[in-house]
Amino acid sequence: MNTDILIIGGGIIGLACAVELKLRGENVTVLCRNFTEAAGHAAAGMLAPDAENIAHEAMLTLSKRSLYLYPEWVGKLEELTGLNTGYWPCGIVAPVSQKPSNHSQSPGYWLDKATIEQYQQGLGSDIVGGWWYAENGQVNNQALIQVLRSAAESLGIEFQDGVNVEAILQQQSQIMGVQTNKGLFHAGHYILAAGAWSNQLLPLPVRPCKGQMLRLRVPGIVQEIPLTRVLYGENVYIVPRKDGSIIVGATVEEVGFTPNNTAAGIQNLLNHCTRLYPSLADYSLEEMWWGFRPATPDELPILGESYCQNLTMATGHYRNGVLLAPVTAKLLADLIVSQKPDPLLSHFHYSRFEHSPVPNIPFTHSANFTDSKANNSYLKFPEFNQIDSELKIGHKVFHSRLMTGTGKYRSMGEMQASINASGCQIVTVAVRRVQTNAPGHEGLAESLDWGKIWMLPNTAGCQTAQEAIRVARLGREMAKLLGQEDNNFVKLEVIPDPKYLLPDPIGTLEAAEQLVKEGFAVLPYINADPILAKRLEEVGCATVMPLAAPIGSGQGLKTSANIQIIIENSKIPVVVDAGIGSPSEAAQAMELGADALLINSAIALAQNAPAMAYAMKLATAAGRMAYLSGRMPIKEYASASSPTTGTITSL
Ligand SMILES: Cc1cc2nc3c(=O)[nH]c(=O)nc-3n(C[C@H](O)[C@H](O)[C@H](O)COP(=O)(O)OP(=O)(O)OC[C@H]3O[C@@H](n4cnc5c(N)ncnc54)[C@H](O)[C@@H]3O)c2cc1C
Ligand SMILES: CC(=O)[C@@H](O)[C@H](O)COP(=O)(O)O
Repeated sequence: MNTDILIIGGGIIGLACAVELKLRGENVTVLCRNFTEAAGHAAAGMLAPDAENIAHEAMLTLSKRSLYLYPEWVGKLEELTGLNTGYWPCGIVAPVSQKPSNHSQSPGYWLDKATIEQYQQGLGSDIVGGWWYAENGQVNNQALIQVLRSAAESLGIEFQDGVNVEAILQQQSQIMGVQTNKGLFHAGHYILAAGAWSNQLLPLPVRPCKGQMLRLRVPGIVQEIPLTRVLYGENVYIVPRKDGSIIVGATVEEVGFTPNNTAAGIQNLLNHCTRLYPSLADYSLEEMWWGFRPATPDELPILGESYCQNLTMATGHYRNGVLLAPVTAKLLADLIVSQKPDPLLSHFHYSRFEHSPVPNIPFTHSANFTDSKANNSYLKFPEFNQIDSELKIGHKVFHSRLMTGTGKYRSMGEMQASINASGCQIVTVAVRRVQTNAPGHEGLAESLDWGKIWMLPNTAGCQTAQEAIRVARLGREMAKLLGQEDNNFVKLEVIPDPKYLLPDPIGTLEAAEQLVKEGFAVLPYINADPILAKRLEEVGCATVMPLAAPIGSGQGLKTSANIQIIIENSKIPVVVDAGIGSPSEAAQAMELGADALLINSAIALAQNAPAMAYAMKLATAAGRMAYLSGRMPIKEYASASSPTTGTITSL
């Protein structure tokens, strides 16, 4: 799909940019993984550059400019949509419980105890005075984000919710496209506005900072809303809306993307807000929620140019993204459409983090799956070998997309060298064979470094569901004994047929259901049957592992049509297992869109097993990269590679 400007992220920032760019004549598409998860819904909507005590000069200028843009900006949006944003320049009172020593530093007006009571009756008894910020105010951010989305839709902006950008494809300082769960998208220009999740796409030092919030309601018997100004306390803020609801926020928690409200978080908010304004204790508690602020190390946003000519940054707005939306949209539209970079942008350039380590946060994709000299330096934008996301199976994340086995090698040394050369991080081990010290498996458990390699115990040799369940439990114990306490993986094989080694679909489903209930991450080996694959996904399997051809046959990708259907429909990783005979077949399976491969015989039985392991590693990576890059369409006729216009004709 082609569009002029493609925006990754449909929160307040992505939408504000989309609307501004569209109004300046650009064709805009917004891709959003999940509209409801945007921090824009979770915020309090304070427009508070003064109350927030912003010390950084450029940030204060940016915030003030945005605040002054607000009335006209929301006016335009309201006119476009006929909807109300709840913009309310109500002023902010910031009560304090200790008198400050120096009044001249503050941008606000000092109110003594008697005066602050006139501004706001009913404050807690420990309040000794406070500041009045007449120019600060609020917007109903939940209304605003909906208004922005309606405005975008009424202007003809394509807003695609449920589209997850999985990788940004880059070539020589140009973004070539984005890989998503709905295919490839291309545009002339791209904007990264993925909020707290930006670090999953590019190695930016943006991390989530969780905030919990709650809503109270003024009792019906109270005639007039008792609060008409935002109260910005020392540990809590109280934001009254015109409809009688009262927003209370917010915790500031460094817990990664841990979801949900907690008893401690809500208790903290309730304690502080009832201390600041005691009558709130009688108000009804209507709702609680949480969100993730996109935080940066210096708490300033990342705006403007990037390392790629056609990628603009609009992320890291931390506590002030609602406030900064209009100015972000304006400055970035000036930059992209009119090529007029505002000098202010230089303070928010990505390069200030050149030497900052990228935060290691839960669910981060470091975008590197090869053994290349991965460098976490922020400036190193992903090159070809770094555009992929990691492979996530169950609770584990892997860089390598090739899994191998341990059987059929001529010696233990050859096996060790091959596993090493394959770069794999997952090795499957037949529990029964190890337990019985079957030929070729003596001392196997001790021969690999299980500190580096994740064991995938398999139930090879089991003919029924019951046997497989029993062996899976043994496998879990085996992994524990080898130091992998949290290893709950099992490669489920239920194979009653000794000639073709084809798995029993009914027994596999039955065993999978039981093992999932027991807390296993189940990776079932199956025939390439799309319906079975779906059923296994529905019962909670961690992957599906359809066969390319019978185990050990080396026949190659015989089941590609069905594997393609499985890939198309699967929400869990699809690992093509068994029958791959050569690197070209491995690449072919990855080009189809498989998430990973399991290859054993083709490596172990090659004349030079370690060299073949290395070839398989390269083929797996090449196939994956080709898949991410988008193959050219096949054409019926030739089409000249060099331009056909401007050729010299003979007179
Ligand atoms: C509790 C709380 C209170 C706050 N209070 C205020 C306040 O009073 N005033 C203020 O100015 N600011 C406030 N903020 C901050 C403000 O909400 C944020 O700075 C702002 O919403 C960030 O906007 P954004 O568009 O960058 O990110 P978000 O609003 O988080 O939107 C990002 C969007 O990108 C999508 N996305 C992410 N990754 C991908 C991907 N790979 N592919 C496709 N889509 C993707 C997400 O699904 C999401 O919808 C608060 C924030 C919180 C959490
Ligand atoms: C080791 C293992 O689990 C094999 O059963 C797997 O199915 C790989 O098959 P190939 O040996 O054909 O690669």
